[in-house]
Amino acid sequence: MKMGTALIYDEEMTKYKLLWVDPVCKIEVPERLIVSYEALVKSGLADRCVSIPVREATDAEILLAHSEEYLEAVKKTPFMHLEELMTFTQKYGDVYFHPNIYHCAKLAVGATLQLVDNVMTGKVRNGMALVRPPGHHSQSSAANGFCVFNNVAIAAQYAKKHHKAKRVLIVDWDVHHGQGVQYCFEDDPSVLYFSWHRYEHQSFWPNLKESDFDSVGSGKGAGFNVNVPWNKVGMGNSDYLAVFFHVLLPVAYEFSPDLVFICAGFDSAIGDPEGHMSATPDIFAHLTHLLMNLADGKVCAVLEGGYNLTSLAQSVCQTVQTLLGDPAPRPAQLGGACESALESIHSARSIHKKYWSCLQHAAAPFPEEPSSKNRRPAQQGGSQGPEGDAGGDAQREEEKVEEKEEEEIVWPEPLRRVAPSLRSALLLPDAVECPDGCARFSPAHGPGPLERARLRKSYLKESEDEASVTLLYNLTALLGQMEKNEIRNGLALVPDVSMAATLLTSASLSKRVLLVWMGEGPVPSQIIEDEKTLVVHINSMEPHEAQSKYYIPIPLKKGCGDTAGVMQAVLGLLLPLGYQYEPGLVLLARLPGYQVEGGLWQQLTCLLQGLALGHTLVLLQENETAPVGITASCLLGNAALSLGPLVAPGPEDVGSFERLRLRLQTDWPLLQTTAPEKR
Ligand SMILES: NCCCNCCCCCS
Ligand SMILES: [Zn+2]
Repeated sequence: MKMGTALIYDEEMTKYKLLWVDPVCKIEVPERLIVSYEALVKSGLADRCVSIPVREATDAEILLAHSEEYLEAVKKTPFMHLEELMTFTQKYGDVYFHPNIYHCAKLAVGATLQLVDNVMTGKVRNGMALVRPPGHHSQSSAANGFCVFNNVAIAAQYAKKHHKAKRVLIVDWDVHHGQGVQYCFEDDPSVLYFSWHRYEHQSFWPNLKESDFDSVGSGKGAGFNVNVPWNKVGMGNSDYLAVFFHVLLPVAYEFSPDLVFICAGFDSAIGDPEGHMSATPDIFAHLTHLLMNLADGKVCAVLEGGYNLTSLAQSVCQTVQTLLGDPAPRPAQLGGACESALESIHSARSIHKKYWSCLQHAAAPFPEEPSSKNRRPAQQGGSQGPEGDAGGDAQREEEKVEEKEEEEIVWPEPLRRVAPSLRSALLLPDAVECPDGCARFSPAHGPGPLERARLRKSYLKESEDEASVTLLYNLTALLGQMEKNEIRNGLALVPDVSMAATLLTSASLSKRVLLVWMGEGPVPSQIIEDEKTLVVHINSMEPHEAQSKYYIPIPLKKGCGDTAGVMQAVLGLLLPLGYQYEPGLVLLARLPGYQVEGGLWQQLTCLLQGLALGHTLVLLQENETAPVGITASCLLGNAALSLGPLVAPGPEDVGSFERLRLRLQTDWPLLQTTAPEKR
């Protein structure tokens, strides 16, 4: 599987700036690129990337998304003097021209196309283009919002035309609506455009009705435009993750793109003068991670906005570090989405219910009460945990800050994300070959007699041979090295998965262990009773025992082999639970006889690595060596195989999901998808 992350940047794109007074445009400065690139160099990340040179886009490439008259008009700007540039600029909104901006705009497009070429031909797995001017606001015949040519829209057309891409996903996490991209693919079912954006009931720029959640695309493109408007400022990490888990990811997996673009604007990060949001830079590490198992990992991140030079640089580094495969950071205390975000999530899910089978259980669209549109939702109570108050507290905070105006918003610098020297250690019987890239685990020293006796007494029947004792000891040794961050993740082939899981959950030093139990066998009661272990059990059995807060069986009629069902469970239940629980260790136990298609097992193994700093320990049944290779590939950081378009999950499963979600969301608010009063 291809590895390698491309970084495309050229300082030529810093060589244009605002030449007159314009309070709207003054934030779009060359320093945006300079501080971002310097941060990548200083952190050592730039050196770990494959540096790809930029090039100028050709006319033909620019015409993939722009009219000839617009291109011809822009071509004249290098020869204009100041007054002519100002007059030319007046024709468009919230943008400025400069004698060198046409050159830079061609380089920004060319850089993006270079990224696409290298990803689509497999020279690298993914990458980032650090470009300006940005692109997502520019339209066929108009510059807008600091944008001249629509870098990502052109690149998506280019990927379809020159690389035979069939389905392209564009995730626009910039805080502004990329209306230019929406217009370009309005009726195109081969390009799924997702955007969240500050909206405030159309009172925020660009103040468009078509930025609301009910713009779903038109004609054959209906359903392939997903807008999530933020109707309040102060949205935080929980709000962003909730939108990914409950809106974007289910639809993206059903769509199954063969290429993913990120309109990577970082004005959605805390401290930004435009966004006024509260999400911290490390959240972009998780958002990137959650997209990296789509399209066999082919992800092209392209810089859009981002106007706070500190959070911009930090967020760019968080994104690139994840593209490089480094362990995800520990997410800040997550609560549930705030009430306003839940309303937006609910609106987007219900309007798209008829286009996406993964949303079929979303509640029906509410009849439009005339007042509801401009009714500002009441400040929600403090019921949703610290982050869950984002809309409330931050809103109040926001007003306070606005009064003081000058108060500088500060946030903690993201923690260093240290990759252990050894990535994947496998505990395998000697007869089983160790896949390339992994290390066969052997402990520094064997168990002493006391250790043997203790293990035998606690976990083995007298009859068990010495080999079993050694295996148990080696398991605890492997766990120990993981929890000391000397090893990132591991896999063990064991004679008895239940016993191994029991040993590991009790031996773990982590305050919280997430155990994902895949298959039909019962979870040992000792584990269920263990308060520090959250067990999520995906199986085909009917929900029988009364679930505790820490034992969550997810029944699938067709069992664990049901790709659509399992992905629904993973995206809409397991991951929100896992992120909220914030475990120090993730155990993934595959029970004997668990028949599952390789890609699905890989998706699970990869997605779970976003938790617990990547400390994932996979337990497989000794005599089932088939999954060793595909599991090891994912533990090494390769992307999971694409699943292909997903079919609808079984209707009976959908019902039990919703009942489960409704029952659990009081304890686990990140499971919420609708605002309280609407339940
Ligand atoms: N009152 C007008 C504000 C216009 N702000 C334009 C922001 C463009 C961001 C591009 S990512
Ligand atoms: Zn923006």
